[in-house]
Amino acid sequence: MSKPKFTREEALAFHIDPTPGKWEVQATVPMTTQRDLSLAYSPGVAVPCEEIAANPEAAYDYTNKGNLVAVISNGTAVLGLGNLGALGGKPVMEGKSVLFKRFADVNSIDIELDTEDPDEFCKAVRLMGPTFGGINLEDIKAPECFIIEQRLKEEMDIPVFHDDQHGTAVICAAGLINALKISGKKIEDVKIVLNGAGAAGIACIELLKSMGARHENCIVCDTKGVIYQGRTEGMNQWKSAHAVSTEHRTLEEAMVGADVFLGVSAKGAVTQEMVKAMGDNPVIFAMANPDPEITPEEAHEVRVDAIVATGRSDYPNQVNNVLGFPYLFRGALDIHARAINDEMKIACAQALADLAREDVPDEVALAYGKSLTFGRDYIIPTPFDPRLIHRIPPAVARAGMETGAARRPIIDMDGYEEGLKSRMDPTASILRSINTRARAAQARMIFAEGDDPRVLRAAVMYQRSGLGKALVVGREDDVKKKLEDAGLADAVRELEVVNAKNTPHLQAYKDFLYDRLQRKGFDRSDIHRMAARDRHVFASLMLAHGHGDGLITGATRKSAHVMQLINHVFDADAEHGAAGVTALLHKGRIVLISDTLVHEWPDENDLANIAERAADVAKHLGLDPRVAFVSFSTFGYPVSERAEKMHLAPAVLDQRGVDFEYEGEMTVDVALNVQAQEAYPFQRLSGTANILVVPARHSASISTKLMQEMAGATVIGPILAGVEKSIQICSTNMTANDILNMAVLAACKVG
Ligand SMILES: NC(=O)C1=CN([C@@H]2O[C@H](COP(=O)(O)OP(=O)(O)OC[C@H]3O[C@@H](n4cnc5c(N)ncnc54)[C@H](OP(=O)(O)O)[C@@H]3O)[C@@H](O)[C@H]2O)C=CC1
Ligand SMILES: CC(=O)C(=O)O
Ligand SMILES: [Mg+2]
Repeated sequence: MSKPKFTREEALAFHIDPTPGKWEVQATVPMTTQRDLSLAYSPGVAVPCEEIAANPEAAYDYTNKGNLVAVISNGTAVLGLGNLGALGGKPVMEGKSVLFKRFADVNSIDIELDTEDPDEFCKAVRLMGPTFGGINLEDIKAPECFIIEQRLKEEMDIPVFHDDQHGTAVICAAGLINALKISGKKIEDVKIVLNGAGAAGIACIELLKSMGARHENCIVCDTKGVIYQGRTEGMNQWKSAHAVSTEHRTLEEAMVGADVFLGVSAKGAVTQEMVKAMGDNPVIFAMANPDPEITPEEAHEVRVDAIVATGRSDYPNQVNNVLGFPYLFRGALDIHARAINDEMKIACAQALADLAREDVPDEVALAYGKSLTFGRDYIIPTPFDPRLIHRIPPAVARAGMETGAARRPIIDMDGYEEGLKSRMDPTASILRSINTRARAAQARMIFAEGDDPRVLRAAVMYQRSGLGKALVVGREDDVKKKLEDAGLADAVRELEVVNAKNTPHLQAYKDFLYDRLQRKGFDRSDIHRMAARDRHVFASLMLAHGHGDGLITGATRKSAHVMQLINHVFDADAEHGAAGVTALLHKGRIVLISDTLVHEWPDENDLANIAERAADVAKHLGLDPRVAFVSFSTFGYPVSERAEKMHLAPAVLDQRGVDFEYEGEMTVDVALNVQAQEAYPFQRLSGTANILVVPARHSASISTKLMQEMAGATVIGPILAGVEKSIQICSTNMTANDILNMAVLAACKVG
């Protein structure tokens, strides 16, 4: 599996752009008018305040408490990096908050408490209890974490959950259920060695013992070696509970003949010799972050029969609490739980293990760019599996309801599962799937404008992200200097710089161009000038000759000008059915607008072509196309000469017999709003439109730019569709990241 390569600089840049940190707060109610103000704030706000004071349960209805979780840490055990202090751990806690939102639509806020004193810590958390629907404790070192969690659970009436203990234990249990199925062993029989007797370790071993692992079969180690009966050094009551009577004193001795190794300790704690000494089909969960106790490569080198998991996302089998805490809290919040109890945790582990044994749907395989089948390299679902959100929380909620943890049980479980499906932002999975397909394609991408630092940065990112090879058109010395100025001196040797001087193909390019243009008023010297000196033409010629798989250009010149140059080499024009499609991503919706690039004033036949091109793009993005021909009139009213072509375009598609939904003409609100559609019961769209075919280039430009500027929509494109080769035209205001996105689209041939 390819590893993401990123530099420290890139990791820092990720945390700075577009604004420092990883999340922000947004309002869910309008705050525009005097009336809004008097309802949201004084005097209107008094009403819910009084309701809640009289009935605290009403807080779940009138405030965001019911979907708000605090991620709280003091930074004393930040991943496996040690005690970095409260502030030092903030990026991890912000990250956990973002994961809550991304994977389970739980609103979350990180809180870093500057204290190592459990009393102070508990007091602070307890006092802020009314704000939240749940408390996720994170990266607090043992043994203080045990005291803190226990006390807060007793004192608070909302779920308090130490993720490093129970989140890890749940995922470890899920993985182990399946790993043992593969190795053909039973939990009651296996010899387990646990390295790390802190938060994660103690919780893992306790959960496994409650699931049948035998005390005498489990050896626990820490920095002082084996925890044996009678040991006094570095002990505490939580470790003592797992001390066994044994002659072994070191991890090395304990590993001889072991069936299972669980590591929640530190980087490199396990050697190949230790792995060699384990029993047959050994299970190795090296879960320390960010670097495991032993890497899968090292383990497999000495034991091909090993089933290996790590906590990282760049190896198969990611045993990481990210698979647990979002869904455990989702289920707990949805029943207004008082606590997350053991039954809920075990239900979560079982549901995860079951899911990994099911057939993986195509969409997941597509998103990962490979088939996933239950086995040594797939013992646990992948974090981006879209089934997790509607499979795990119901299992947790059901267990909570059965064990009395629910304040408000869910009556309609089927409805709940359906609601969970629609809860997630579909745009995220679309973007992810495009990325994975691009990675699988390994396209050689031609970046035509190698004199632009943003383009160079995008080219470097393209190559370093493992998407494929970046070919940069430019002068070697200029590219080198600009990379150095951009702090990317080390990328100089990585990129292939191509130009008219160093290509052996210039003559072939010129002959090709002359053939195309000789009857269009171009002579040999015009052709030489264009092929050798114009980077857009040169790059297009490279693409036309198969010296690259895709082309990215347009970041430095107006798109109309770039299109004109490209058309010397390709037939990327209206006449040949090309069209520009722009994807707008906003508030979990994705809508394509077309034509944003090629047709100036299309007639009804052109509009039908545009609809077909846009529908192709939609299918490539994994959407079922629903086209609306939009105008200022709806189904013939008000009558206007200008709207007529929009009225006629659907009839053109009727004649063509296309395989997607379309309707029109209609106003944008009818296209995008189901209620507005109800006024036209005869209309044929089965839901809101996801493709808007607009009357002309100006309306396309106005609507996309308005959405971008006013609503803050993410704009991808225009995607050039309907051209034989994969070409994407950037716009001049794009950032390096936007340009990279265009390259990703070009790589997976979305157009
Ligand atoms: N994959 C996942 O989902 C998760 C992974 N983890 C990882 O687990 C590790 C521990 O986290 P956590 O339990 O929260 O931390 P704690 O600080 O609570 O516990 C760390 C434990 O590891 C032991 N330890 C440290 N270094 C070694 C070593 N070289 N050999 C043997 N034992 C060692 C410590 O021993 P002693 O008691 O003697 O000091 C202590 O018992 C981290 O790397 C963390 O990233 C944690 C949570 C989730
Ligand atoms: C994953 C996690 O929570 C940790 O490594 O601490
Ligand atoms: Mg953690």
